[in-house]
Amino acid sequence: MTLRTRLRVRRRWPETVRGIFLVLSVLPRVGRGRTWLLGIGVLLAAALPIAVAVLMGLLIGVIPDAVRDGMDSAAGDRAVTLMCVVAVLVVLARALGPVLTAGASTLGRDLDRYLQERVLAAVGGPRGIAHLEDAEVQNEVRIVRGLGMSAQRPSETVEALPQILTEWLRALGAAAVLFAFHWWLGLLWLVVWPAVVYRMQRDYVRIGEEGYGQSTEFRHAEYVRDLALNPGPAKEVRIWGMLGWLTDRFEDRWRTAVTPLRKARTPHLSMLLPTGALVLALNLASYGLLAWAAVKGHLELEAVSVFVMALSNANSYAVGDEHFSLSYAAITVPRVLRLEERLGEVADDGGSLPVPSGAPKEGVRFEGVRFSYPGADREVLHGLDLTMRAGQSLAIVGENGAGKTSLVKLLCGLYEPTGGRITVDGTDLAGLDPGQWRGRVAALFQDFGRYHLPVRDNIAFGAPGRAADMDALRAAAEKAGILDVIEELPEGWDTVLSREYTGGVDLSGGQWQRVALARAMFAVEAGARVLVLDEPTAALDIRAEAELYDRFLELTEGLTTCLISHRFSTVRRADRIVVLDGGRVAEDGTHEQLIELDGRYAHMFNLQAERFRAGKVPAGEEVMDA
Ligand SMILES: Nc1ncnc2c1ncn2[C@@H]1O[C@H](COP(=O)(O)OP(=O)(O)OP(=O)(O)O)[C@@H](O)[C@H]1O
Repeated sequence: MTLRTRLRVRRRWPETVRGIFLVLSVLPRVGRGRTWLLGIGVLLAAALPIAVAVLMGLLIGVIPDAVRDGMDSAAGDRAVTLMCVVAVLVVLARALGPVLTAGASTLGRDLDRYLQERVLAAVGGPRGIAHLEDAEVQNEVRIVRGLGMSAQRPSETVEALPQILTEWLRALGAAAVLFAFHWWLGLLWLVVWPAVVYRMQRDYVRIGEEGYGQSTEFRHAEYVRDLALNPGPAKEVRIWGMLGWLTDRFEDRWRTAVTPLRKARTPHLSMLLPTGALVLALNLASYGLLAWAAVKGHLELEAVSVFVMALSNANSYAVGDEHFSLSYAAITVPRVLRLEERLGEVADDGGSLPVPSGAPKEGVRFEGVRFSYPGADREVLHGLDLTMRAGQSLAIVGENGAGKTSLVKLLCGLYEPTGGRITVDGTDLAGLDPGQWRGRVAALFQDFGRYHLPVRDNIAFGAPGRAADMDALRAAAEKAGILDVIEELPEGWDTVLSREYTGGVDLSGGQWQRVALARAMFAVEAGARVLVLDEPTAALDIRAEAELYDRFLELTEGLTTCLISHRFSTVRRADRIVVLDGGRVAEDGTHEQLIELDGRYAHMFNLQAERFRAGKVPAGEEVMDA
């Protein structure tokens, strides 16, 4: 039975029990041998004090005979043996404590890591990125993002487990010993304390759930706080004097989030008082009965001693922080697995057909494609028909918000059409293996990633499997016009692209864009056949843009290229141009054909050309455009 199935099977179980059960199910995957050792250690730690109690009783019973007959007698021998065994067991019990704590602590840390890896795998599972824009998934992701942090550590569950289990087993064992005194008293001890502890545990879980219920508020608070903390938005935060506003907003959101938590944490006197009274009454009755039996001579001295120790052990349930730690198991672990299950269902939707080598050989077709973003009412594409011929470059133009970037996101498989289909050489893209298709597409998006990692990694991410291929990395950097800059960096290819790290450097906006282009070019070196360039020159200076477009044909040679740009000097170099309007293709043709058509494209082109002629743009662009 898989863990997921077990999760479903146990769904009807109380939250606390289910959480602990799940932690115990997961632990062997983290470290089978260590889990077994921990289990044996817990059993030993529970059994040793009970054994000591019984042996002490026997010792007390034998001492009068030993005193009377002398230490050389059989009774004397027995007393010495018992004393030695008790001494060894006491030392063992003391030594076992720190060993268990250390073992549980390392196993717990490994559990934190293991769960985080499962979350990473789950979030990376679905073929697209729609799930990452789902507010509910983000709420869950925020919770699991805290895994391993000081505030949220399932490892604390594992650290607490040996102590709690030991205490439980010891208390249950002691209650079993009390059966020998009065069976009904033993039964009462077996039932009352566990019921009390379980009730407390339910409260802890309720408080934890209340906290996680505030995920959206906490996310807002953290977002606003990070705006003030991160260097990215720091410029605008200073220039607009936003700090006061951010602090006020952070405080407001934080208060909104924690107020219900504070209320939930207030102990319920209605629960505490009867619980305390019940435990007190049980203790008074038990000790009273024992004293009565001893005074009346119904029990031998050794039996009284054993029962007194048993009563003391039967009270040994921890009611401190360890039990609060258990709620981490009850709350976080099921959430991780639920997130995994939820995203696993999305991930299962992907196709499995291999992408033929060299594809696309004929082209990629959008056939009546409709698309709206998850949760959005408005449709971005309304039955779009478009053919991208293999080996050709296609430029897409249109007004802001026309749907150009959305179209290429569909092409990259980051979202799925809500209607119609996209085919690659006639095969539905939805049926193709998503991993293989991604390997066939290289993309430079407007909002490309700026990774605070060595420049080598920043480029190698285009094809991580070929990260060691230095020749291909250099060739990609050369094509993107960034090789000289990289070779002059203080640590060369190993220079971290962030001043937040010692020895790191930051690049200019245009240099960053070239690094991102190099990443796409590296993917091409590794076998990508479709190249998406979404505003690839937005951050480049005039000379750099001119250089890049002089090499456009060389860069895109043999590739199926999709270029989005608002710069018509750039667009006109494409083999074909389409104008997107109202979620459909409004015009389609070469630059010359569209100028002749005298439609939208011609209008937009002439508008920009007039601005050049009127000198409303820097002189260099005019030169470039000529
Ligand atoms: N992740 C998203 N979730 C919901 N709506 C989105 C998302 N991304 C874009 N949109 C919406 O989809 C529409 C088309 O956006 P898109 O980015 O495709 O336009 P575009 O033609 O590339 O615009 P621009 O020229 O400004 O880059 C816009 O109305 C935008 O608000």
